[in-house]
Amino acid sequence: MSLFASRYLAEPADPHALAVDPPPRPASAPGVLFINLGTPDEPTPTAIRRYLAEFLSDPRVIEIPQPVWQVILRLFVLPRRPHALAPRYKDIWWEEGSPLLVASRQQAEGVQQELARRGITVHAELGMRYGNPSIASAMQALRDAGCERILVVPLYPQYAASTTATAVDKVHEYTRRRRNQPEMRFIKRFPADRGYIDALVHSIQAHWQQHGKAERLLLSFHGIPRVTVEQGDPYHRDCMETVRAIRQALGEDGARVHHAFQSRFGAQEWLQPYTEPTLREWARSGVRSVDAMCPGFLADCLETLEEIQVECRDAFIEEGGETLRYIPCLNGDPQWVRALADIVQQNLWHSP
Ligand SMILES: C=CC1=C(C)c2cc3[nH]c(cc4nc(cc5[nH]c(cc1n2)c(C)c5CCC(=O)O)C(CCC(=O)O)=C4C)c(C)c3C=C
Ligand SMILES: [Fe+2]
Ligand SMILES: [Fe+2]
Repeated sequence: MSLFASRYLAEPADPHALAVDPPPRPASAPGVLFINLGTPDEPTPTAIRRYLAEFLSDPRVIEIPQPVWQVILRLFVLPRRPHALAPRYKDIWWEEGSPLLVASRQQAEGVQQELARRGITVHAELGMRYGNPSIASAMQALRDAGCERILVVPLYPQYAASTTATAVDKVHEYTRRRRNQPEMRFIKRFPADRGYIDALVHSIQAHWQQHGKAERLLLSFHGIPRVTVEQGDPYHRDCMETVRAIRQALGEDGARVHHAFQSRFGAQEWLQPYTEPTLREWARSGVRSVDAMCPGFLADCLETLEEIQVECRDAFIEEGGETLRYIPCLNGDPQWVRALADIVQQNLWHSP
């Protein structure tokens, strides 16, 4: 390595870089970078430990001072949690891999194909905030494809610092190392987007047609620590916008809609009401049937297929409830893929 090796990443060679009268630049398709949270490579303790170590070392996710938290993480969390999670991940694993990865990929590929049908060429890539494929590898693929403009689409309808902001930070970490930076746009949130809400409502109605309507429809969102909302995270407000939009779109059946927050982690207070205690209380007070959906997750994952479909259902039945039917995430739903393509199209550059 030369003493003067560049601290910046190598750029694709431009044969006309020094030409006095260069030919016009070749047209380049915009890049679209879809980002989701990430998931272990395999449902094994080793792969889960690697994933959790990266995820839970993110100061956007755990805001306890790092020196203290790293001791707790390495002494108490990482030696135990991966073993407890491995059988649960095995239970939800699809033949093609982790549901979160498989469904996110279907969305990224589906949008590229849908836009192609509309005569719009884009280069879509998927990057995961933690694990693989990494955001850096996806950004590199967009660089290698010659994308001069990149639209970043975090696959979170509701903004949270622990999901959206950390994804944006990671993209900047990559572009900071580039000499020839692309032009960038970022989608921040879309909690009440018409196409998103219509796709959710269509899936609720299809479920009701097949199984009938339960007494209540529970919309369960991933929680975050309450203090982070008090400090300015707009996540709760975004979740409530989604709840209101679904309720309105359901008309009379909107009266069945309730919301709660799941997946509490650690000892702090999180957003309330909590999903599992809510279901237990409903069962004890005589509610017999519930439909449950997780509108904040665009792809099924451990938090939906295990926590809601299995654990929360068991808790509801244990307390005397009769049926809890889980309505799957939008995943590769063609109506949703078209709606996501609309979101992308509306945010693309209009001039070449
Ligand atoms: C959809 C939005 C999500 C928010 C907001 C969120 C915040 C958040 N999560 C944790 C801790 C964990 N989350 C875990 C899994 C997980 N979380 C999301 C999404 C959001 N998290 C998804 C899609 C997944 C599933 C990944 C999969 O592989 O299927 C986990 C790992 C599982 C476990 O150990 O229980 C943890 C831990 C915190 C602390 C947090 C906000 C501060
Ligand atoms: Fe989470
Ligand atoms: Fe969880």
